Amino acid sequence: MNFNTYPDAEMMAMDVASVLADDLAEALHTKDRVVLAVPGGTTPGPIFDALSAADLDWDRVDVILTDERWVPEDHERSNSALVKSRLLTNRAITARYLPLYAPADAPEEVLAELEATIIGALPVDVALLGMGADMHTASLFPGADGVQAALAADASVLVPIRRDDLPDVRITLSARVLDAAVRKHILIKGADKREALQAAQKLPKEEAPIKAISSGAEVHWTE
Ligand SMILES: O=C1O[C@H](COP(=O)(O)O)[C@@H](O)[C@H](O)[C@H]1O
Repeated sequence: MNFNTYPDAEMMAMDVASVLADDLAEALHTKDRVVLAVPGGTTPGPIFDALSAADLDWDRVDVILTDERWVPEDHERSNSALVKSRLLTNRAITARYLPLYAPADAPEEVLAELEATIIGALPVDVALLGMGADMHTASLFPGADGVQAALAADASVLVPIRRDDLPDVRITLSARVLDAAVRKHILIKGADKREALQAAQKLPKEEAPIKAISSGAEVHWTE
């Protein structure tokens, strides 16, 4: 991991958006279509605002989420809602969005069709990943049903995740898909997350799922 420290969240958002735009531009030089994977949660919104203004061939960019909550796309906890309102706007409005959600009671009912679309676009060229203080990334939560399968070397591309204390069922890209991204960026705020990311390196990935994808990543941190 390479650690980048920023004086504040605003500087981090501007710099990370610029780095992501550079990564995408480089990938667009050598490929017809490129894949950008982005997280939900509370941290990436300002980066999406800045990145959406980048001068890129957005119509050749496929945007996917690292993970999604199994709620309709107009739900306040939907990661799609965040991406659609903050990233797929401005110049980025012409990017193609490949959702991890389709209307169904449970992900298993539509998993095959969702997975087929994502497999057709892979590999991920540029991945922006969040992390919780519990060392989860995407929806790879320690102790959750499905996380062992999602961390396996031969994992499916998409894995449903459940844990009793989570308000929603989740669906996540598996660790092997995220880890295979050509460029990986981990975005964290606060001393607790910085310490958690460092502690994770000495723990098994089942206890600290971020460890499964952090090798070779650029870490972007501010207080
Ligand atoms: O649940 C989630 O949380 C993580 C971290 O989010 P944050 O609010 O601490 O920034 C995020 O990476 C993931 O995509 C999201 O579904």
